[in-house]
Amino acid sequence: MIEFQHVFKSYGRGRNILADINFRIEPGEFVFVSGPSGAGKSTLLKLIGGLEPPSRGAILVNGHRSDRMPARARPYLRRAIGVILQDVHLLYDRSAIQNVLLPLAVTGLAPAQAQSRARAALEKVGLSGKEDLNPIEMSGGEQQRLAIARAIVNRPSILIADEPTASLDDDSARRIMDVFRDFNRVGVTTLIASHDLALMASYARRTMRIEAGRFHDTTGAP
Ligand SMILES: Nc1ncnc2c1ncn2[C@@H]1O[C@H](COP(=O)(O)OP(=O)(O)OP(=O)(O)O)[C@@H](O)[C@H]1O
Repeated sequence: MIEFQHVFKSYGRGRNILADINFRIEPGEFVFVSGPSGAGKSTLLKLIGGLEPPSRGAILVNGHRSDRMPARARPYLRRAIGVILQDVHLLYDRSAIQNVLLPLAVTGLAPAQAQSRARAALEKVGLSGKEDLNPIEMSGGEQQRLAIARAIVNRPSILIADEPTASLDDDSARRIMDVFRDFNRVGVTTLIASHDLALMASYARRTMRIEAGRFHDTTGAP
């Protein structure tokens, strides 16, 4: 569950990028965040992922106030939400599986368990057999899938992705979207920001559109 209550966001003393945003996303929804460049889509996802604080208002994730979470509760938020940013931030001096193992380092899992979780995450995104490749040796679509594997290895209940299909050809973009759809089918709440209206229309049932400071929430929610 994700809930925004009268959320405002500006950077520094700048204008409000988001003003008085209110919505609630139920577990298991698939939501598409759309809007022109610079409208605030990435900002919205960063607020949900706890990567940016709101300037005003309340943000609840699974019933917890994420904007007021004490430092000791932050790991809870990190595990609850898998975040895939526009720049995938992979480490190019490590293998694919080492990239996926990173988020598990703080969980205290035994090394053998961590390995098997990481392998399972790579399998889910169709990268079995590529564990030992360096990300640099992978295609753009494979790197996106690797970033998804790293985001899901902690078994989050919410996945948020910023333009995950940008710069991919149609086939690779569909393959990425199918990965998200499969997670969504097993109950993972999924939010994707994208410019690609046609692609999103065939996956998402609910669209949040941000345009010229206005917020439109079109719910065809399940
Ligand atoms: N860290 C920051 N500091 C100052 N301004 C920022 C920061 N991040 C974003 N902005 C500004 O906030 C506005 C919204 O940016 P945001 O990245 O959320 O838009 P977007 O809809 O995701 O755009 P795009 O589709 O181009 O990625 C822009 O005017 C941007 O310049």
